[in-house]
Amino acid sequence: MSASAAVETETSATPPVDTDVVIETRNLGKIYRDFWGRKKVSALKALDIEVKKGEIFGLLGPNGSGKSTTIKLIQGLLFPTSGRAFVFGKDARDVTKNERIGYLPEESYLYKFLNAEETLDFYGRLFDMPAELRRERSDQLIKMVGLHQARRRQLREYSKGMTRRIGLAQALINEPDLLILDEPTTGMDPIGSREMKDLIIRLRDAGKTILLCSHQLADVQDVCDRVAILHQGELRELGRVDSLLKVRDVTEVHATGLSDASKQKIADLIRSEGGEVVSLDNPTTTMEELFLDIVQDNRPGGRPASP
Ligand SMILES: Nc1ncnc2c1ncn2[C@@H]1O[C@H](COP(=O)(O)OP(=O)(O)OP(=O)(O)O)[C@@H](O)[C@H]1O
Repeated sequence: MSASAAVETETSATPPVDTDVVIETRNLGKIYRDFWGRKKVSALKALDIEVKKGEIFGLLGPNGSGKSTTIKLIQGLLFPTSGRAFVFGKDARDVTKNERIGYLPEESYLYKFLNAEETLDFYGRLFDMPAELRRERSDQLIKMVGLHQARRRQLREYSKGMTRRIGLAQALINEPDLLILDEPTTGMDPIGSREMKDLIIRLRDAGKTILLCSHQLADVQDVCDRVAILHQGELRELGRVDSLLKVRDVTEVHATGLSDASKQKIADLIRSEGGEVVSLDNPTTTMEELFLDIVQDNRPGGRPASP
C-alpha cells in the first residue's frame, strides 16, 4: 500500500467526534461486479455527506443515480468498495446501530394477511418489546398515521397510501432516533401526501433525524432542510433547500388592497430607483393548495394524531 493510500484509509477509519452528526460518509464508493469479479457498474463515487441530528436530509437523483446504493451502504446491507460510512459514530457495518434506525423501504415487504395491529405487534416482538408496551405503542402509532378505522383490516385490502402509512408506523415501532424513508409519499393522493409530509415534519420537531429519498421534488422542497443531489453516482449539489432555491437579485413584495394607480406608482418608483419591473401581478397558488382547499373539508375521518 502506498503512503497516501495508508493515510487515506486511516483518516476514513477514524469515527466522527461530533455527536451532532448522525450519518457521515467519507469518500464512500461502490462498484458492483459481475459473477467473475469484473467491474460492472460504478454506482457511487467518493460520496462525502454529513446528516446532522434533528434535520430532514433529502437524497435526490434520477433513476440509477445511486440513492438506493447509498441507503444500503448506510444501513450496512452492502459493503463499500472504497471509503466508510458511520451512523451514530459507529461503522455502518456494526449491526447494533440498527436498533436506533427505522426504515421505510420503497417496496412493501409487509405480510398481507396480517392486519395493522398484528403487523405492529409482530415487529414489536422482533425488538423484544414486552406485550403491554407493544399494545400501547401500536395503538399510538395506528392513531398517529390515521389508520384507526382500518386497524383490523388485512393489509391485502389496503390502498397504496394506507400501505405507506402502516409502513411508516412499522418503521417507528422501536422509537428510532434516525428514520430512513424511501419514497414515503408513493401512491398517495394529495391529501395523504400532505398528511405524510406534516407527519415527517412533526417527527423532526420531536427530535428525530430523517433521511428521505424521493422523486417527488415538490415533497422534498416542502419538508427537507438540506439536500444532496446525485447524478451518475456523483454528488452534484449539497446545501440548504432555501438557499439553493433562492433566486438572487430579485425582490418579492406581497401586498393587498392596492389600486391600479398605486401599482403604477410602485412600478414608477422601481424604475426611478434604477430597478426593472419583472412582473407586478397577482400571484398564483399551487395546484396542491387549490386541490386541498376544495376537498379538505369534505373528507371523511379526521386528520392523523400527533406523534
Ligand atoms: N445489485 C446490483 N448489481 C449490479 N448493478 C447494480 C446493482 N444494484 C444497483 N446497480 C446499478 O447501480 C446504479 C445505481 O443504482 P441505485 O439502485 O443505487 O440507483 P437509484 O438512484 O436508487 O435508482 P432508482 O431511483 O431507480 O431507485 C444503477 O446503474 C444500477 O443499475
